[in-house]
Amino acid sequence: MRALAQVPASKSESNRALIMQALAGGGTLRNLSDANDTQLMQRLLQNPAAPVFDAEDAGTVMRFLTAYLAMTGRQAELTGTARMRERPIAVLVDALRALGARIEYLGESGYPPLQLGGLTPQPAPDEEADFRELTVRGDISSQYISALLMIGPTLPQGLRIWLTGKVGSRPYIRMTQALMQHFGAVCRDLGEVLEVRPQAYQPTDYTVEGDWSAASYWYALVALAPEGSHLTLPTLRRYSWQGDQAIVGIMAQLGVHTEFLADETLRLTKTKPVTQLTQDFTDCPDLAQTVAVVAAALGVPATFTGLDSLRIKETDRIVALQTELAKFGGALTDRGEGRFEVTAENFQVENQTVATYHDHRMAMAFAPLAMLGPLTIQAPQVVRKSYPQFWQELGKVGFAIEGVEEEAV
Ligand SMILES: O=C(O)C1=C[C@@H](OP(=O)(O)O)[C@@H](O)[C@H](O)C1
Ligand SMILES: C=C(OP(=O)(O)O)C(=O)O
Repeated sequence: MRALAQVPASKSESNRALIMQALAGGGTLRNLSDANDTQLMQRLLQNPAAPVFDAEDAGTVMRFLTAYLAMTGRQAELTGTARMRERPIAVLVDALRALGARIEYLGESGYPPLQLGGLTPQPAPDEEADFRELTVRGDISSQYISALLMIGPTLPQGLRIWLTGKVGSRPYIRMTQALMQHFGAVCRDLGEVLEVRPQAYQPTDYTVEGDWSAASYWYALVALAPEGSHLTLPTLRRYSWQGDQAIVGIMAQLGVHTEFLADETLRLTKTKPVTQLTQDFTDCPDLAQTVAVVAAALGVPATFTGLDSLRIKETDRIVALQTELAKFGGALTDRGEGRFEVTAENFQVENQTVATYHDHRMAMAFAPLAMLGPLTIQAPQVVRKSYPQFWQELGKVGFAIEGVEEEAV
C-alpha cells in the first residue's frame, strides 16, 4: 500500500475556536471541521436567541453551549439525543448555578435536557476576594472544566477552579488554555488550580489543525498492512495542541513509524510490532478503541488502564468493544481495579458484521480490519459526527466499499 488520505480538521479545536470567536466578536477561522459536531456548533451559535438548542449527540456542543448560554444570561432549552440524555452534566450545572445561573433539569436530575432561566443578580464583587472560586471534579469529563474556563474571562472577578479527583482528558484542558491564550485570554495552570482573570478575548484568526483522533484510524490501517507499506497524511503538526498525538508513540510500538515532513505532512511506514503493550488512556480516551482493535488483530497482548470515561461516551464503549471484538476471536477482559487486558485467539476477519451503537469511533476503529478480510460495518453514516468523508477516503486508498449511501444511522 502506498497512499495519501485526508483527515478532517480537529472538531475539538474547531468547537473551542467557535466559542471564543463568539466571545471575542470576530476573527477568521480557517480549516474548520466539516464534522457534524462542528457544523452543529456553528449553526447553533448563529442563532443565539433560539428557544431550543439541540446538541444532538455532541458532548462538546452540549457542555460548551450550556456554559456559554448560561453565562450570557439566555433563557433557552438545551437538549440532545436519547444518549445525550444519559450523559451526566451535574458537575457543570452545579458550577454554573454557583456562578448565578438559573438552570433546571427537564427530565432526570443530573442529565439533559436543561432549561436555562437567565442569571440571578449577583452581589457586588467582593473587594477582598481576588477570584470567584469553584471546586470542580475532574474525573467525569474534562469538558465541564473547558466549558467553565472559556467563560472565565467574561466574569467580573474571573475564576479560580480547584480540581478534585483524578483528572482525566487533561490534554483537552490544556488545548482550551492554549486556544484561550491564542485569543488573548491568559489562563494560569497551577496543576490542581486553574486561574483566569477577567479579560477581553481579542478577535483573532486561527487555522485549525487536522484531527489526530481521526488520524488514528489511518495508523491502524498501516499497522495491519504488509511490512514496508506507506501512507501520507496532510495537515498534522509536529507540535500539536491535541493530546491524541499520543497515537504516534503508541503506534510506534504496534509497528508504525512516523516521519514529520515539511508542510505539516506525516509519512507512516509499517514496521515490526512489539510483543506486549501497556497503555494508560487517561489522557487520550478516544484512542482506546483504535488501539484495542489493532492489538487484538496483531495478536499483541495488551494491558489498558484509564478507560473509566469510556462508559459515558457515545455508547458504553467497554461493552461495545467486548461484544464486537468477540466476533473476531478478540477479548477485552476486566481484570479489576481499572485494569483491562486485550487478548486474541486465532483472530480472523471473515465477513463478520460489526454493530456500531451510534458511535462513530466503533465504526472507524473496526474499519481497518478490512486490511485482513471482508467485513460489514452497520450504520456507517455514524462517522458524520467527526469524519464525514471517512468512507470516501478509505475508497480512495483502494478499498472496495458498498452501501454507504443507502444506509441511515
Ligand atoms: O474537550 C473535548 O474536545 C473532548 C474531550 C474528551 O472528553 P472527556 O473530557 O469527557 O473525556 C474527548 O473524549 C472528546 O471526544 C472531546
Ligand atoms: C467522546 C466524543 O465526543 P463528545 O464527548 O464530544 O460527544 C468523541 O468524539 O469520541
